[in-house]
Amino acid sequence: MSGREASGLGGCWSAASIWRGAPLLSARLKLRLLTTADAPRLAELANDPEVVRHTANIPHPYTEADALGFITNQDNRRLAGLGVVLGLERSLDRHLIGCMGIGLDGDGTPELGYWLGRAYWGEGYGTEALRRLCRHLFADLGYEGVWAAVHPDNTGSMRVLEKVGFIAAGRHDCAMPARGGCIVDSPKFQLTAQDWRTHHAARPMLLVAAAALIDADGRVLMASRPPGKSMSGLWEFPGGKVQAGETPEMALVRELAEELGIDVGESCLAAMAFASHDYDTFHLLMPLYAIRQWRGEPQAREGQMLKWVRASGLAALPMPPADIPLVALLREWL
Ligand SMILES: Nc1nc2c([nH]c(=O)n2[C@@H]2O[C@H](COP(=O)(O)OP(=O)(O)OP(=O)(O)O)[C@@H](O)[C@H]2O)c(=O)[nH]1
Repeated sequence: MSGREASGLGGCWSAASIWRGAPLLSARLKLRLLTTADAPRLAELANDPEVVRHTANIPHPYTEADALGFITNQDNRRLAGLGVVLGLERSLDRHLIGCMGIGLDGDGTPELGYWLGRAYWGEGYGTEALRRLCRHLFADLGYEGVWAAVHPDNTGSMRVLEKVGFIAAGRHDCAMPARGGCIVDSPKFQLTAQDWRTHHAARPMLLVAAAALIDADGRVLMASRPPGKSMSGLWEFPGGKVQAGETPEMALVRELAEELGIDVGESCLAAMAFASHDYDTFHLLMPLYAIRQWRGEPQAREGQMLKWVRASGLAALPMPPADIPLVALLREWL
């Protein structure tokens, strides 16, 4: 009997599922179920003619009562196995910025739908959320394909689908109950599990060495990712990519000198933990070293902000998703 059969408990063997309410984390977003507490924010975002003009079911104007009805209805559909809608929450400020979901009303192949508040267009959030959702649909839930029909004027949405690897797959007559009941002949796009696997398998592995610098008061130094970089504003451990010919230790000593202006001896690095995290465009392998001795005062040399944080304050900091499991391990060292 294998360990899996012997346990009989599911546990880590059963993939988290959006159908059961598990959230999905991407680099900058948390894709999570909506609750009735989201109704005011949802109404604020969706009560915008520019946002809803290409959607089939969102009326204009759109009120808080509409949002409450939508959230309750979607929860019932999820419990009935008909579809799941996820709110897109930005990790940096925990603001809801839009919605993305699937419906199984047709032949059982998930149909995709999404929209973003206007203030969040053009920043790659739709692509990021869609990549994360597709990975869940194929890698965790075992669907064989997913499709979407897009209003012919909605070029932004078509671009998002194409960036994630969807390809044109004919036309679809879209009923638009909230747009006067018209039927719109719309381009249809699809992505198969096989195409997604090929695409996903080609992503690079990135080796990054990172440091938990711990001071005499048991605080750890966190750095904010500078504006203009990926995941900007999130708090991370100082460090960086291991370059060709370097060991992780050499890379970290170099990075700490460049980023913080401090001098660390390789013998002062204590391997503490590692993150192995599947971002949608690369796989991150990141050893984390505890460091209690260094020369010099850390300075922000690359436009980042620095902050010494106590164990109790770490969990509240918005971090890249790869770092979240490291926080619990780090607390043992502080
Ligand atoms: N240094 C560091 N990088 C992290 C952490 N967590 C995490 O996901 N990363 C990711 O690992 C990569 C670090 O590479 P880097 O620090 O040399 O690269 P970079 O800022 O120039 O990033 P970029 O190439 O994404 O703009 C980034 O993609 C970053 O998002 C962390 O705690 N520390």
